[in-house]
Amino acid sequence: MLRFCFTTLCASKASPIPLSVSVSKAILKPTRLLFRQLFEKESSTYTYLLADASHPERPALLIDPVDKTVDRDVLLIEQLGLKLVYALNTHVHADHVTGTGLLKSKVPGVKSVISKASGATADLYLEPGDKVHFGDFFLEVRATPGHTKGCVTYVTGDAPDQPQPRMAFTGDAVLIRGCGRTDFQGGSSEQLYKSIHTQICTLPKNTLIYPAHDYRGFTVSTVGEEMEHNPRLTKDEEKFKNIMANLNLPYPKMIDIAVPANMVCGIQSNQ
Ligand SMILES: N[C@@H](CCC(=O)N[C@@H](CSS)C(=O)NCC(=O)O)C(=O)O
Ligand SMILES: [Fe+2]
Repeated sequence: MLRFCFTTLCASKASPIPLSVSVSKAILKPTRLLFRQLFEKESSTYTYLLADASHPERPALLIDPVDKTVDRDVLLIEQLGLKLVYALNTHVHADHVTGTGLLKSKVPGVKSVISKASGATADLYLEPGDKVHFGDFFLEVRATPGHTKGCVTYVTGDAPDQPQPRMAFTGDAVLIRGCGRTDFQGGSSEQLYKSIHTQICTLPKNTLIYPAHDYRGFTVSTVGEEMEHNPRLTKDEEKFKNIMANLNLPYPKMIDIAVPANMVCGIQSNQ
């Protein structure tokens, strides 16, 4: 299992912290997760900013930045006095160009990050079980293929000094009261059903769900709420596959531009 540290990338196993140390650390040093949910209206995409605001270097990461809103995000990061370390994608998006390449050109030292299974080019490649550290916090990587073959969900750490409730950044695997389509980019309704039920529904019910898109004005849900009210998650596998086979959605307008660009994290070549 790889452990990604915010200053250096160390490919070592995370050493287990004795419970007593973790607990006393949590009591003595209240770590502060800075969190912002940002929106890009043309593609209805959410970008998430997370940072350890208690750490002297205030390390930060962005999940699913969009090229069109990179300047807004960079300004916000500057205003909040944060040091952007990672620009992560949940998957190779089909409806907008990722901002990770532009961020690399505008903010020195930023590393682009995507799953190895995506097949895309980036600075760092993630595999299931990897941890992305920023200050005292970390995100765990869960493989949630089905919308695309390389989709991952990033979940805040499962440890006493990590934020509670946990937060799951589900990309397009689970949307609020919906889920990602499965009709292109190596999509598979069978795989998505399995991903959702084994990797997301097994999280604590109070885990907050933050998707990559919303088309109806929702901002956040929970695992428990989606298991009860999401019309696709409440169905058995056969019914789910039938729903997904009959969505009849038009292809995203930008698919022919976005997918090739996102396979190289936006504009990767000269950075
Ligand atoms: N209208 C948008 C594209 C809408 C779309 O297809 N959304 C995707 C996620 S972006 S790959 C999806 O999975 N939707 C599922 C659903 O049930 O709506 C555009 O043309 O950009
Ligand atoms: Fe997508």
